[in-house]
Amino acid sequence: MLKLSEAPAYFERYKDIIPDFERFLEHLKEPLPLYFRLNELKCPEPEMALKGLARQGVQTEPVPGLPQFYKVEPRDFPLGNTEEYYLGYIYPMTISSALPVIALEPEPGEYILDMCAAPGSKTTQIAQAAKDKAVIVANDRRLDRLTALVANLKRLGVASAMTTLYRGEVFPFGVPFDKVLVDAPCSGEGRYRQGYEGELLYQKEGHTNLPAIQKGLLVRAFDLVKVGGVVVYSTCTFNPEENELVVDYLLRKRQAEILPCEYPLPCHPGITEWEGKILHPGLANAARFYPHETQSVGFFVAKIKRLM
Ligand SMILES: C[S@@+](CC[C@H](N)C(=O)[O-])C[C@H]1O[C@@H](n2cnc3c(N)ncnc32)[C@H](O)[C@@H]1O
Repeated sequence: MLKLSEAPAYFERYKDIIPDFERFLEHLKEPLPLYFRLNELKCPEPEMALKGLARQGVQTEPVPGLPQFYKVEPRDFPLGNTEEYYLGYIYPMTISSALPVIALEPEPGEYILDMCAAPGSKTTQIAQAAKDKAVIVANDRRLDRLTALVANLKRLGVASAMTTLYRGEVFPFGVPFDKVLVDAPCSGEGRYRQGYEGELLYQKEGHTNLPAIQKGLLVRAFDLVKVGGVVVYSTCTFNPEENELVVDYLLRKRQAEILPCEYPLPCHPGITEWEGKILHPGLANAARFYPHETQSVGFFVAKIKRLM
């Protein structure tokens, strides 16, 4: 567990890659703003939900560049207790969490695998983007989390998703998917900030080999997507060993390229060198997002095209 006072020492190894490092450290002391995504599958008229929330004293402000997202004041308002939440009109989620699905660009009619899907913020965002007309397989290895995912699909009125319970590394389907999202289990460093102490899952002593798990998931995802299809790999950590080095591993094993992508939040290119190791130059097309620049959680996103 990391105390706030230990953060400067913990994040020191990133001081050359995190821009404006001192401001980053200061920003960790600020609590995370509260946002929600408006779910058009259940709530065709945004005004209906926004007026309902306003009656309960909630101020909402649209997020520029992210059409269905709203910032909420006060930031500690219990959105989960509202009728709007219960009816599936809103899904509380942070704005950087929207980025992997923006990279995925889901379309109606596509076969899409969400390999690490629970509790479903991105599955439900995929369904919404594809107007509930894609075929979505939402997978997770944990039954308790899959239960929450099923409840969220029901609450948000998603009819286009089925759920499966597999370790992603051995996901069995023989049908090639058009797109696969790997929102990988990770050390969660990007979520660290005041009020979230203890949320760092990263085991400095190396009890859990997250990069090994992440490499297994990404390679399997790549083999499940059709030639010309797309895999989006994302994490909420700054750690290059869980980000660029995982994608670098894939690029050396398979015929793939990283596609450039436009995002509505400020970002930086993926790194192409880490601790003396030269990485694939295409990693510059991946994107790094930092909390002090996005007012959100730190994220890494790579959009990968299968070439052969
Ligand atoms: C970052 S969370 C996913 C969040 C989810 N995509 C969302 O937007 O709500 C990572 C998920 O990966 C699942 N997971 C961990 N190891 C896995 C594995 N080997 N195969 C499939 N899922 C796994 C965890 O249970 C967890 O739900």
